[in-house]
Amino acid sequence: MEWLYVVIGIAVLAVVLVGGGMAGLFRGRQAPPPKAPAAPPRGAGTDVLAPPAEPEVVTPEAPTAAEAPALETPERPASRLVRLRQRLAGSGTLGRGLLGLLSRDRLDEDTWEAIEDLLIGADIGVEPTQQLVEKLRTRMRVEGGDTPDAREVLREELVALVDPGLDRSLHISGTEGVPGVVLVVGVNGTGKTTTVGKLARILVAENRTALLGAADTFRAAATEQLATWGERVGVEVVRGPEGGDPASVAFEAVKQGIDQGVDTVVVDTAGRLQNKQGLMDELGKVKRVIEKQTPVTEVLLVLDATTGQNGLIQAKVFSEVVDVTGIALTKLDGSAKGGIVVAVQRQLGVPVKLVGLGEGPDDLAPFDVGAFVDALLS
Ligand SMILES: Nc1nc2c(ncn2[C@@H]2O[C@H](COP(=O)(O)OP(=O)(O)OP(=O)(O)O)[C@@H](O)[C@H]2O)c(=O)[nH]1
Repeated sequence: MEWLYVVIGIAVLAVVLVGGGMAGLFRGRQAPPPKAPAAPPRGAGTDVLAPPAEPEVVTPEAPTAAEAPALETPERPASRLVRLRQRLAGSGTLGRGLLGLLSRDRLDEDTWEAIEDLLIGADIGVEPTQQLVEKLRTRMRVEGGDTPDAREVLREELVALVDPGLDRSLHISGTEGVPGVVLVVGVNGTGKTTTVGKLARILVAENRTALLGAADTFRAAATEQLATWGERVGVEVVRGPEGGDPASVAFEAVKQGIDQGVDTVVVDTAGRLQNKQGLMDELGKVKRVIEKQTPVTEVLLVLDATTGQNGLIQAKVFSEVVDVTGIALTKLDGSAKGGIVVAVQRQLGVPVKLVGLGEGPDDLAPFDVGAFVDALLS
């Protein structure tokens, strides 16, 4: 019997040892136990079953007032010509010279000749000079012992010559809620882009909303220049690619102007076309595409006062290509040729509406005949 107890003991021991080994084997094949979830980051939600978050869309905050570039407040146009009258100092030599000659005791032929020379030298033009001298001769004759006041006579005759009767208002308004469109044309380098920028400031000073079209795609810097002008007074600039189609930029600018409901769209153009046909094709197209949407209310021709008769001949080509309605005469500061105002109006048959009297941002003034003649005579 004893041997039976020994056999049973051995069998029980064998079962215990083999069972433990098998269990160890299965354990080795099982998936490793799941790791304990990582502790949530501090401050995060505790719902670890929540789906992963969508990528965050970061909307940049609008710049605060402190960060935004301060917009400039342009000078009201009414005060500009008075402020800038000293800039006509060069032209003042004309007024003062005439006054000195006319005030002589004896107005002999030599004196009248000197008066004529002075007027021609100031670019007034031959015909207007002869007309003015004729009138002055008649009025300065001593009648009944009264000596006419030379300054008064000269002022009246110069005002008449510059023609106060012309409509010098800028047509910057459209009809029925559609913007007015100002198309700015002229030979390159006359100050077109600068004038568009300065005009934007005049519009802002008059509490009008405006949009600029940089259709001078010929010169990349012109677009940049215009963008800077616009930024300073919060006026948007529509631009196209360098060398792109100016007409498409003009079209887009006017379209956006209509969509945004602005008061005025001002379109800058390039003036670098070598022949009249090319110029006619380009400007004609620009005007046509704008007018598919709304009429151009003002075609402003920019003319450099320092270029005299040559500039006038070039400007005439533009007036033959587009129907010019007004002239912006730039660089009248530093020019002793104020008489160009008379010549340009006579030869082109359109009034001077704006005068540029310096490189400062508000050195563009609405032209006023009385203030201009007073500046000449001061
Ligand atoms: N002194 C003076 N300078 C002016 C006046 N108007 C414009 N200018 C200057 O004339 C230069 C030419 O002006 P822009 O506006 O670039 O001329 P632009 O006609 O647009 O020239 P392009 O783009 O090359 O066709 C710039 O240096 C202006 O500052 C003015 O009334 N007086």
